[in-house]
Amino acid sequence: MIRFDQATVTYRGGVTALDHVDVEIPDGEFVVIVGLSGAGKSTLIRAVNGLVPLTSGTVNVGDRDVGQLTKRQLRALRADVGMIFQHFNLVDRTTVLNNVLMGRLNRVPSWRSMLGWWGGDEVELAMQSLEVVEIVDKAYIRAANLSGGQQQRVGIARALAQQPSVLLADEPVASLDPPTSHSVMRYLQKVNRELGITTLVNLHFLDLAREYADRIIGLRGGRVMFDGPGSAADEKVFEKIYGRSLTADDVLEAEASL
Ligand SMILES: Nc1ncnc2c1ncn2[C@@H]1O[C@H](COP(=O)(O)OP(=O)(O)OP(=O)(O)O)[C@@H](O)[C@H]1O
Repeated sequence: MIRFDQATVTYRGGVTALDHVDVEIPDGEFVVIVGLSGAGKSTLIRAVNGLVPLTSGTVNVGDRDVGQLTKRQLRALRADVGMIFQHFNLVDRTTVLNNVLMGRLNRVPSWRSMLGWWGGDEVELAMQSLEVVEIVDKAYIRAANLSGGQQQRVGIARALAQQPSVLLADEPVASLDPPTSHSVMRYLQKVNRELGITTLVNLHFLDLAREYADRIIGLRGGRVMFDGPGSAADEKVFEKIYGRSLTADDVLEAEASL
């Protein structure tokens, strides 16, 4: 379970990005976080793996109080929490397989990975991760030669190779076109359902959030404005989260209605 208890983050310069947030996320849940730009979505998910320290309050991942961990314990936590990024963050000049193996860096001795001595088990695990996102056939292709959607699937496979118990995805479809965005969301959902990995996704588009989330958390000015099932998040709820009426920019399909 992930638990935020009165979690507050005030950045240097005085912006309060999280304001006394209380949230409990049980194991295995698929949670989508929505809110306007600057609402605190990235701050919330980055607090889970200690990338952003809290100013006050606590965040716990299982029995670990993230703010109290030693450097070594923080490394162990980050090995257990996979991340997926908007811009994929792959190494373009190397193969898909090598990119996925990088997900193992926290799990194998560093001298071995530096020499590129990956054991058969590691390669097998990386291949299995590529299989989950149905892209094994690209294993020996340079990452630069893949489309955006394929690169994001490799990003998911790299996170899976960590064998995480939690996945954090920070705007994973913001650089993709609508059909590809749906495809990536479906893979994230598959990973959550089939492997039982607790998944937190930041999304800009409300129709995507409703379609894929078990639960939506709506942030505004660092505060939780809504926390409930995707099906309960109607237009009125979104207006409360956004503080204004919806526009075409808030949905993936311009013509889609909520
Ligand atoms: N390192 C930082 N230093 C100072 N202020 C920051 C920092 N990171 C974020 N902020 C501010 O904190 C607030 C919340 O930012 P955050 O990135 O969490 O929001 P967000 O909802 O993810 O927005 P976006 O969708 O634009 O990424 C914003 O006002 C932002 O400018």
